[in-house]
Order: sequence, then structure tokens, then C-alpha cells
Amino acid sequence: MINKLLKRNTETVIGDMERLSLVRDGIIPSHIAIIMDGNGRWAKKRSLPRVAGHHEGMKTVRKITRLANVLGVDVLTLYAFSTENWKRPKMEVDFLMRLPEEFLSTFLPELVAENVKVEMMGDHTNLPAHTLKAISKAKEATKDNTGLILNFAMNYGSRSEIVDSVKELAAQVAAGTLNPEDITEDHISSGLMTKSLPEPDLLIRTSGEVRLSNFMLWQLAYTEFWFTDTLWPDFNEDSLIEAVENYQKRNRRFGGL
Ligand SMILES: Cc1cc(N2CCCCCC2)n2ncc(-c3ccc(F)cc3)c2n1
Repeated sequence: MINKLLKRNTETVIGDMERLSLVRDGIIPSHIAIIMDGNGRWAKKRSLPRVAGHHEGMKTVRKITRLANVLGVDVLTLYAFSTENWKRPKMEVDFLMRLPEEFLSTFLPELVAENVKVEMMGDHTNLPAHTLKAISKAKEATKDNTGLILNFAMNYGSRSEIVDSVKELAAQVAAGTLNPEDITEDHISSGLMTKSLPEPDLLIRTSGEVRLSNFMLWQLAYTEFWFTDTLWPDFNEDSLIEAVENYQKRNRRFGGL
């Protein structure tokens, strides 16, 4: 019995290694963005409080960050808290606002050792000081790292991001330093929080929801979308490999023929 289990486990490990090797031989999406949905539903299925799903989802963040780094992904953007999330019960919001420091208190040393650079995009105002302090410490500790950029979207909303970019251009036009007819797509892109990042190549959304929820609306214009019914806490290394394998089968035309 033990031998059969060992044999099967060995075959599984070898199979996984071969699958990982095949994926790494293919085109790896430079920027993967993920809408990490299904945490509350995961908890409800287990008669657990919603916050248990968020906490389990945080463990998935570790797993997927490690694998993305191994695959050679350049940027991993994770939609951790949207501007709409403030409408949730205060207890849940307070819990969510503690997750960054819980995640970083245990995972920051590994992120530093693995050359991962922590970044955050979103509206800093209204985020609690303790949350910002933890994230700022991680950004500082990893600012010189040159590996995977782990970009957390916190209190982020795409439409307000675009409005802010347009306002900046309007101010330049009002100041006479920019002619309206000279405004290009690059002017808008350069005013976004993602101005220093490549646009996402692959967007993943979990839990069966098929919508963007005010996430990177401008940046996702030519991104490949992959939707899965898997709930975020159940999303694992196999799930990410499957998404990248699917991505590698697509023929991206960026609007062309
Ligand atoms: C608000 C929130 C929610 C949050 N969830 C866990 C993942 C599922 C989605 C919602 C709950 N996670 N997971 C990690 C972070 C985080 C954020 C910034 C940072 F620098 C380090 C870690 C996080 N932040």
C-alpha cells in the first residue's frame, strides 16, 4: 500500500515537474493581473465567517506569488481591495485592513530573499495608518529588488484613476502647455498609476464572475481574459499553470488580423 502511494506520489511530482517545465518553455505572460474573487463564498460553503475566506485567500496569495516568480512573470497585480469594498460591514473592512500587515509580517523576509519588489496602486487616503505603515515598510525593504513586481491594488478604482489622468491633461491645456489636438493615448496612459508597468497580458478572475468590476479598464484593452469557477482560496499552482497553458494556446492579434 505504502509503495503504491509512494509510486503514485512520485508519478504526480514528476508529472507536475514536466508540466511546469513545458509551461516555462512557452511564452510566459509578462504581466498577470488577478481579481481574487470567491473568498466569502468559500467560507459560506464551509459554514465559516466571511473573514475566514479572506484569511484563506491570503494563503493563496503566497502560493501564487511564489509560482509566478518561479515562472519568470515580471509583474503580478492583485486586486486586494476595491473602492466599492468600503460598503462592506465595518468588522469585515477592519479585518481586511489588517491582512497586509499579517501577510507581510510572515512573508516579507521571503519576498526580500526572492528579489521580489512590493508595490501598491490605489488611493492612499482612507487607508488606515497601520495598513499604510506595513505596506510602506515592505516597499522600502524591497525597493531595490529587480525580480517579480508584486503590485497590490488597494482602494483602487479604474474610473477615478482615468478621471485623475484626464484632469491632469485638462490642467496642462488650461495652462497653455498642451494643445488638445496633441493629446494621445500615451498622454492618458502616462497619467495612470500603472504608468511604469507594462499592460497586463493575462487577466484571471476567479469564482465564475465574468466582469471587470472597475479594474484596470484602460490597461486591459488588449489583455487575454481567463475566467474560472474556482474560488480564490481553492486556486492553486495547478490553476495558475492551467491559465498560463491556455494563454500560450492563444494567438494574440492586438486588434490586428
Ligand atoms: C486588503 C487585502 C485583502 C487581502 N485578501 C486576501 C486575498 C483575497 C482577496 C481579499 C482578501 N489581501 N491579501 C494580501 C493582501 C496584501 C495587500 C497589500 C500588501 F502589501 C500585502 C498583502 C491583502 N490585502
